[in-house]
Amino acid sequence: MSHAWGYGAQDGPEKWAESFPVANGPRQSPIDIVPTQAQHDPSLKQLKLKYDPATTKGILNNGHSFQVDFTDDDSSSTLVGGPVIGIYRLRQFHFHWGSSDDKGSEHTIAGTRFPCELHLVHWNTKYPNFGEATSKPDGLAVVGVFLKVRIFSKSISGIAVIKLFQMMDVLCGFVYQIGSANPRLQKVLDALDDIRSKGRQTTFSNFDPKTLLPATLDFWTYEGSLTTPPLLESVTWIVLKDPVSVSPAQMAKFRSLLFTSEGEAPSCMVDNFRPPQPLKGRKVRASFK
Ligand SMILES: NS(=O)(=O)c1ccc(C(=O)N2CCCN(Cc3ccccc3)CC2)cc1
Ligand SMILES: [Zn+2]
Repeated sequence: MSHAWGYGAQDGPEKWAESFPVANGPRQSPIDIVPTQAQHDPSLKQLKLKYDPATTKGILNNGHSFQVDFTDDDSSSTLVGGPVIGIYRLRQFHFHWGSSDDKGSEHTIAGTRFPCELHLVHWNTKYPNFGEATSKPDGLAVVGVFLKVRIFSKSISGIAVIKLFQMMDVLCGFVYQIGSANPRLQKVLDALDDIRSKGRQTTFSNFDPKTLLPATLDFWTYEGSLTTPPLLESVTWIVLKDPVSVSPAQMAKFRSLLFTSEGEAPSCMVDNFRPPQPLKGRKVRASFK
């Protein structure tokens, strides 16, 4: 297989080891996080994320996901603290998602899969640039955030309604599902109309990724890798415990993207996630009790 890789039967995660042997390495990602087996580490520092919206550079469909890129020629947008030493600069964020709400995340929690997972990619400023950092064992720090579809089943089969329908000799209750759209996500999703195909990019500015994060930054952390080729074992993973919400309609927006370029037979961008990989003796630490 040339270095062309994807998520299909012919070029997907089960085939990546043919071109990227590190796929079978000792610190591959993602993993299944088992909370009862994670060890609380009181020496972990508070995670400090400082993002300047002015560093937002643009939004791109890269054929595997879409990413929002940030200028990283100074330390305006950084991650410090948590499990890392030093200053890591924000490079980009992107997502992984499923074709249905029962899958899509890369990390799982005791086997539970989420419909989507956000990755905020940062690189260690002890190295000259992102490309250099991607090949170093402490080169990258990626914050993972689960997105969870929250459905409110609003039953209006209250007593009053039952009485009413009984009176009308018709008893029923409407259960309708409204998903709680995440307004902070909407600006990103609204830009997807302009980058439907692989290679498309468009302007995207003044966005604060902090608005995509949950209220508390409790996290699990472990030493891992990029979850896409070249699968380099250079990532300190910081996976947040609390998910953020996404609506069914917003999930449909993710699924409206294409893996393919204009002019190619269209292939929906869905199921762009790598399944959990063997832990191989690694310890997962928790920042919380
Ligand atoms: N899912 S994730 O683990 O969070 C993730 C993080 C970063 C990227 C990313 O920006 N990449 C992938 C690999 C690195 N390349 C550069 C490169 C460096 C050395 C040899 C080839 C390509 C840039 C594109 C992708 C996925
Ligand atoms: Zn990712």
